[in-house]
Amino acid sequence: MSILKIAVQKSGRLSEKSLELLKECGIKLSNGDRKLKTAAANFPIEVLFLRDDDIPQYVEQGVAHIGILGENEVWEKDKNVAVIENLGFAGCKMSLAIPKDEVYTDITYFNKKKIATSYPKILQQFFDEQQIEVEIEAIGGSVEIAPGIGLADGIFDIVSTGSTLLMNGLKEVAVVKNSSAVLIANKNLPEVQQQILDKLLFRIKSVNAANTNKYILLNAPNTAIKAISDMLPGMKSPTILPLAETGWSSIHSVVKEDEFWTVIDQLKALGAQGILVIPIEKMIA
Ligand SMILES: Nc1ncnc2c1ncn2[C@@H]1O[C@H](COP(=O)(O)OP(=O)(O)OP(=O)(O)O)[C@@H](O)[C@H]1O
Ligand SMILES: O=P(O)(O)OC[C@H]1O[C@H](OP(=O)(O)OP(=O)(O)O)[C@H](O)[C@@H]1O
Ligand SMILES: [Mg+2]
Repeated sequence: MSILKIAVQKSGRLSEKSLELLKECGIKLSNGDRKLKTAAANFPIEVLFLRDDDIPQYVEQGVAHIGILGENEVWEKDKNVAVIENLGFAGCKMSLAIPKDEVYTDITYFNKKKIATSYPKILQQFFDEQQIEVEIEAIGGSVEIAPGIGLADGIFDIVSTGSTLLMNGLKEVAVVKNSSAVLIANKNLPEVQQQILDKLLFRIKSVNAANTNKYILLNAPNTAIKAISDMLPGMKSPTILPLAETGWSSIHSVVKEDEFWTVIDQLKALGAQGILVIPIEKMIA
């Protein structure tokens, strides 16, 4: 069958963003309530709604051709799948934490300590590399409660804002890995599915580029055009249009969102005025 099957999380932290990404890629899905499988109306894709833990296994077996999940689950499940794109959402840390009143020295603090986690494989690998012996207590969830009920000395879990740690009287002492949502694929995709995936990937990259870049317009004295163009190279080169007022031009370009605030001060110092920053809908190089 010439359809690409994509596994996404049924409900949880990744579900909404995963479906939003497909929507931004122009893929129309019928919102069949509680259906665990749905086909798109305008793209040869079928979405399977699964527990995120099961996605690596299904993709390895080829039951789903591709899947969206946190890279943390990919590492933990350690299946034979290819990570093909970083999707840039659900960013989080995987950290070690201990009761807040404990004195932490360095990673050797954990020597012979008992650590509760839902990620025993990642944790064991980390401490093996450190050549530190620990006892790992694998639990399914609510990990942060473990030290408080005498189950473990410390924990290893996902941290984002840190508020769950705080609420449970814990402090983060070491970041082991940084994770975010990724697209994974079966390593032996049939030719037809590979072609559909290439089309989807092209759209995903355009959406992600648009989300991480902004369109910038500004007015500048002609004497500053060279310096500003060097700072804002854009996709090929900036557009420069003369203003009605002599000696001035309008410069249009693209700027990376995370560089924007650094660049803006430099632009102002070069005499730029009337700076407008506009979201980009799609970006195709
Ligand atoms: N606080 C957070 N901030 C950002 N990303 C997070 C956070 N917590 C989890 N994630 C990411 O979202 C993924 C899914 O988290 P969620 O809590 O929904 O998983 P789950 O409880 O294992 O769900 P499931 O029922 O599908 O097994 C995690 O594997 C991680 O990649
Ligand atoms: O640092 P924070 O912003 O507080 O986020 C961290 C918490 O988020 C996740 O749990 P989630 O809320 O998804 O609940 P779950 O354990 O039921 O999956 C994770 O397991 C942590 O407990
Ligand atoms: Mg899960």
